Amino acid sequence: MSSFDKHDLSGFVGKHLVYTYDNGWNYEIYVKNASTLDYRIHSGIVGNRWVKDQHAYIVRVGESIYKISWTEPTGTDVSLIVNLGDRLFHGTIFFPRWVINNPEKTVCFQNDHIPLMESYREAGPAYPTEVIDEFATITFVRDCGANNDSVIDCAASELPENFPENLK
Ligand SMILES: C=Cc1ccc(O)c(OC)c1
Repeated sequence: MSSFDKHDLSGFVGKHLVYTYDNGWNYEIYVKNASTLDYRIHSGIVGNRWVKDQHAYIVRVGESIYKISWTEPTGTDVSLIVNLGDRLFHGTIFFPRWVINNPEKTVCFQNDHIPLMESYREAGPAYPTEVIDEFATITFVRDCGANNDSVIDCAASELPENFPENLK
């Protein structure tokens, strides 16, 4: 028995979040609709990578707690918990070995290079997987509505110096 409707994602779809992992990595996500996200990586081993229209599994697991999971063309698997009420976030990233060995190969606007990423995934090595399991602090949240392609439309390196304050 729960007091919320687990099928109601209306409190989550459209959210634009910036967050910093406890290991210092800075990430940004836009929940585009109930099964799609856009994201941009500001820093970390794959800083400046950005992706639009990643298919994802998004579920509500608490009054204001959501879980997002997906697998990428690179073979990287990700599962995130977004706790909006506490501005708390937890991410688990499962990196194939080839990404850890050569992270720069994935730093691009991935949508322009999907077959290349799939060829890297196929070439491997996949194993041993590197698991990154980290808490993060949500530093910025706003509502942008669903299916808004202007939220994430360039690399982090192309953003104004005062991002994300310039959005307020
Ligand atoms: C590997 C992609 C990846 C990893 C962690 C994240 O928080 C994320 O958010 C959009 C994306």
